[in-house]
Amino acid sequence: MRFPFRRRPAEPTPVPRGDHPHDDAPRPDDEVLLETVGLTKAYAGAAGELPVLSGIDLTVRAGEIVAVLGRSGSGKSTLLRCLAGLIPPSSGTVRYRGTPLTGANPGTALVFQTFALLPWLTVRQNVELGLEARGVPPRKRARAAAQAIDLIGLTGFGSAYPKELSGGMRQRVGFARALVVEPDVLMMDEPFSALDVLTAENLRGELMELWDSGQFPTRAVVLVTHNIEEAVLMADRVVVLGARPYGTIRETVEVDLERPRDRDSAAFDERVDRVYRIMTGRPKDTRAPGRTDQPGPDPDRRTVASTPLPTAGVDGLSGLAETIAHRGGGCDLAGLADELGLDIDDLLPQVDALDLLGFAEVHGDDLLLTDAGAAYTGADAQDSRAVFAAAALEVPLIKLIANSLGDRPGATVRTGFLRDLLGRHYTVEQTDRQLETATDWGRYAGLFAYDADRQEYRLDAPER
Ligand SMILES: Nc1ncnc2c1ncn2[C@@H]1O[C@H](COP(=O)(O)OP(=O)(O)OP(=O)(O)O)[C@@H](O)[C@H]1O
Repeated sequence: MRFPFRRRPAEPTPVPRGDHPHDDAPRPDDEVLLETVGLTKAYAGAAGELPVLSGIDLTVRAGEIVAVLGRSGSGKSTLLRCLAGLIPPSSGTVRYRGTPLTGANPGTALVFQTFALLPWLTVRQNVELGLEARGVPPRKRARAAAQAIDLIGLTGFGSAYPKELSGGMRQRVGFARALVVEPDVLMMDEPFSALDVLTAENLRGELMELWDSGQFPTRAVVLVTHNIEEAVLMADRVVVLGARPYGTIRETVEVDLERPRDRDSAAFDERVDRVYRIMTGRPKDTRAPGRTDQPGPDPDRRTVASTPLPTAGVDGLSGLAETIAHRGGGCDLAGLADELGLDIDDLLPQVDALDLLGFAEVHGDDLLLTDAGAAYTGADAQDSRAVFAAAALEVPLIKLIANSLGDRPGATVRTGFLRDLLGRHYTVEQTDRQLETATDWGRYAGLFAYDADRQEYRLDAPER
């Protein structure tokens, strides 16, 4: 079956920045469309409000694509929902064309990761939905929907139902439905991450062609993603959110490369590496103890609040440690992710885990095994568990559980106690994930056992 995809030119002609088709439109830095000032957002946690975003000052101007990049849980979607006016900030302001939002933002439309189509409506009806909600009369609606359907490569599919379409075609409907209202700012929340690699690549390429040719019926785009290459490929600016202790703008990287961008160029690689470095950099108080090469990491300052456990099981972190050991004790992070075909979200929790345990360190773009990491990977099964146990006992949450149990047979620590404690600093979901990791690490290290029925940690394995 042949889909009516627009063909990409065989030899794309680079568009020098000064001659960009968008130069006809207001140029970046001319017209501010969206603006947040001191935006903070908190959600209810077990022990009161927990900040997820703090002090976000962000400006989106006409003519630009802004990527918001960050690890899972850093608050990217929350920021997008605040910009779209779907949720109110806890404090600070969101403005659209200078006016503070009091409800849904009239200048934005959203494309979601999971296409969110209504299965009982045809493609055309799904696309018309947004216009219907805005009170556009039927004839005008039909005309606009037909145009959006053509623009996005869905010609001939107007009367199809979503279930007849592939994932890629469904997401085209998602785009058509958002673009049909010609929003000032198109907001995309990981729009390609539910698609297979080739489909995502194709759709991304077509959208960028439309943008570069000036046919894209929006004036700016905000793209939420955790894919660094995608951000560097598409965006004029990459805003990197840090997640500790809550989402703040860690750094913004300008991507001043000609379009269409050449992924194989040294300049592209340089931007990707720079963003990798920002993503893998960490606040000093979360580093492993015992470091002498860098100032700051005072082991006494590591607390449960400042040292969240990453979502990384022993199998994964050991696998990464072995992989570095096989490469001579060090490897380039970006290259490794590429080689293993991993997304940043797949790799970084394991990197964090090795760092937290003192088994590896990030230096610039490189991940290097420490002496403790080499001892861990080099030892036999029994000894490596002992090395792991010693390192894990330096991690505050593990230490807390182990110390609470002491060496008294029959002693228990209830997860409720830990949930209360963690709930003062983390959301319920973050707390759950940390307890899962603590259980995995503690069990492997032989430090404690976990009784899931009673929801308690104990020194010995539960009796059945
Ligand atoms: N409605 C909510 N109520 C309580 N907590 C929430 C709510 N929505 C999100 N959170 C929490 O806020 C944090 C940030 O979530 P958000 O979805 O904004 O992050 P994200 O960076 O988009 O993550 P991901 O990449 O995994 O989608 C997470 O810890 C999440 O559990």
